[in-house]
Amino acid sequence: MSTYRSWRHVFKLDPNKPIEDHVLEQLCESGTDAIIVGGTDGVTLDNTLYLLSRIRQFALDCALEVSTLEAITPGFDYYFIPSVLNAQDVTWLVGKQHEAMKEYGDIIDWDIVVAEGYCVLNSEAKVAKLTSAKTELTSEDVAAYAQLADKFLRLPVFYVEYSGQFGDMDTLKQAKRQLNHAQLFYGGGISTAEQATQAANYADTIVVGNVIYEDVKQALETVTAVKKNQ
Ligand SMILES: CC(C)=CCC/C(C)=C/CC/C(C)=C/CC/C(C)=C/CC/C(C)=C/CC/C(C)=C/CC/C(C)=C/COP(=O)(O)OP(=O)(O)O
Ligand SMILES: O=P(O)(O)OC[C@@H](O)CO
Ligand SMILES: [Mg+2]
Repeated sequence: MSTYRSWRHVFKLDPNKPIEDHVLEQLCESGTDAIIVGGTDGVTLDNTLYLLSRIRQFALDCALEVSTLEAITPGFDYYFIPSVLNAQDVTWLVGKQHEAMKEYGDIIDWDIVVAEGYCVLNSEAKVAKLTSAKTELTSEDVAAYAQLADKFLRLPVFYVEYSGQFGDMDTLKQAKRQLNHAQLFYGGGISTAEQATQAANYADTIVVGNVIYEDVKQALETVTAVKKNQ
């Protein structure tokens, strides 16, 4: 297992979406650093276990990004726990996490749990609607969330999330400037090599999701784009 801190490119696979064996093989053998398993809705223990068992045929890191308590299962290298910093519904800031502490607090292996401070910026994304995220933010607002995550909360990961839409690269750049310790994840609408290169210019780790299900060839090109500059 490599440390997640070295990841430059990851694919995010949604347990709620079917994926053919040959596509999964191409993704896992593409040279990407890891697979994150996660989605906003329709994630169950069954579809999570099914996807995990298929990914485990390949030798790469695999993390579960927890969006529901029912889908937590042993067997992942890491457990990423989102907290939506700009959620207006506190359930998604600390509510679910508090519930989880009551259930799992005493048995958690903290070495493989990674807290992510999300800043959700596409108002049309499912995650924005679910969490009632305040998405009308300036780049200064986002930079302040980055500072909050890095300096005040000391979170290991700050995640600029534009799920479904390619975001504003200047906003990403401003966020990066505030981070001394936190790893900057960027995800949202990366569907070309050029977009992958742009986002990887500022983000430590880029996350490629939906394009996998729309055009796998383009998804694979995002790996080459990031890896060729390493
Ligand atoms: C037994 C064992 C192995 C124990 C391990 C211990 C462990 C890991 C315990 C859990 C600890 C803990 C604190 C858990 C928290 C649980 C929880 C439910 C937290 C809430 C997380 C949260 C804020 C979810 C909101 C949604 C969200 C941010 C999801 C992230 C993924 C995301 C944005 C995906 C993109 O969405 P997608 O579905 O792809 O959207 P589209 O379809 O529109 O593309
Ligand atoms: O699905 P896309 O838009 O690529 O976004 C990736 C990821 O940030 C979603 O949580
Ligand atoms: Mg998605």
